[in-house]
Amino acid sequence: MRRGFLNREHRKDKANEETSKPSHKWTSDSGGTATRREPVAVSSNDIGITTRGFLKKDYQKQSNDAHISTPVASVSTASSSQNKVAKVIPIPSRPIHTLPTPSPGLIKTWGITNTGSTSARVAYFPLLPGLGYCPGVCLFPSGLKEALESMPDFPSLNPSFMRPDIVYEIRNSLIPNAGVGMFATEDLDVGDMIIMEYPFLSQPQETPYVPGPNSDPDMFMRALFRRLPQEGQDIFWSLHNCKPIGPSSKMKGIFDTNGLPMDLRPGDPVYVGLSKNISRINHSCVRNAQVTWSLQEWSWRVWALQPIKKGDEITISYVPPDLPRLARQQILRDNYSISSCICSCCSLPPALVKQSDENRIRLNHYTPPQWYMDGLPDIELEEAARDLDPDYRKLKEIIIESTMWMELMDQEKCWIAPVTGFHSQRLVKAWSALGPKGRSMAVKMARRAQVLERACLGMRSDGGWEAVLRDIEASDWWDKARRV
Ligand SMILES: C[S@@+](CC[C@H](N)C(=O)[O-])C[C@H]1O[C@@H](n2cnc3c(N)ncnc32)[C@H](O)[C@@H]1O
Repeated sequence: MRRGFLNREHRKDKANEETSKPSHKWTSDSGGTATRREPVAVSSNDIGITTRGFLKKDYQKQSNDAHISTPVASVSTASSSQNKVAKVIPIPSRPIHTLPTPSPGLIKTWGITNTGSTSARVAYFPLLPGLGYCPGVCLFPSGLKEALESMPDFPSLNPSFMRPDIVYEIRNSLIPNAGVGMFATEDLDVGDMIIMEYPFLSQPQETPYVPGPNSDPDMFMRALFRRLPQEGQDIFWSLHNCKPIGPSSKMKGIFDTNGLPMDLRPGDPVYVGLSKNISRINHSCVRNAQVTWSLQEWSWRVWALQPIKKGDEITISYVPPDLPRLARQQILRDNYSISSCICSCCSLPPALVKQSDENRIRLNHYTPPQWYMDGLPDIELEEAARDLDPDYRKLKEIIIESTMWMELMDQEKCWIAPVTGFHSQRLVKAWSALGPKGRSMAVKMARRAQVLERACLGMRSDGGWEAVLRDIEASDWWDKARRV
């Protein structure tokens, strides 16, 4: 039996609010309707590349079939940048190496390491203003706390990426047998921050344990728990436990059901933490939100990945979303006791599930080129821009290919960070390279790249997109296809 949950206010005013607005279209999945939505239209542009509706075609034929118009006679030579003080704004090319979305599905069961050592300590995290309800407690192997504290200004908040108002409530979910969930209390746009929250209890995914007749596998967690203020202990026990009591203690069950990953520094142990409200977000394979972790702020943020209407349930994915349905359902069953997901993707008729599985497998198998992952420049695009073919054929081919990947992710509502990063950045560059003819698409893609990157990465800064959007004619790729 799940407990009802009252949402308490724990926000404070902030100096600045995030201003960026999204350009990206997604539709909410809440309510579990089984309708298939059409791919989002991406194109309509000045140079006649028609990219809409790729997904209705056979993938094998896409690059041949996609309509490329007859030659563009000439591209306007007038560039507004010519009258400006020369200032080149780089289009962001930051490679995105890993799937950055923390989701509980990525967490395996909280394990126990037989290290023979029980050396660990509990650290208190002071409550940063506006972030929570009680100081957080965290278990650290010796040395790690000191290492984190030696980071400049750790922990500290970035006031530009906070929101003072509460735009969600916790109430009974409409998903059958899902307990409570988080719901939007106002309309949210793609890229809007929904909530920022602090782990009130965190520890390594694996804690040391010396097996023995009287030893207690939950020893560390109990020690941690005892140090929680009463309010934190009450929140802990109110969280859902999807694990059968018996092999697993209730404490461990709650931790495994609700834990969210926290990336510390490379090489540090995998950490998992509990939060009061984010731990209430239910799963959907076509999620409308994404969780990111900020080590510097010792907090998670949740971002809207689709437009979310007031009253919609906010959902995240507990599983890597680019798996086929059966694999997703298996993880949901094993880790979260979710016997069957009824999201709009899992409830499709069999033929469409097959198509969706193929799309997701395709995304799963795709990796952006190694040079991108290594942070090297896009020579291929440079060469295409430099090509003297009056039809810009090479550039158009790149645009068509990248648009196809973006459309595929739109159709599945399944954004994979490196794929999204690579193709959205590439599209901004390629359209910009076409100068005035590509301007409207370059701006559209830059807005979209900004929003998606922020939602995928939880960036503490704009990452450079705002500057590009303010003055795209001053970007390093502007009109490249004509100039060189
Ligand atoms: C992290 S908790 C989410 C909050 C939880 N609904 C509650 O009442 O506190 C995860 C648990 O919520 C339930 N749940 C989440 N998403 C679900 C879904 N799509 N279908 C069915 N149950 C779901 C499952 O019991 C799962 O083990």
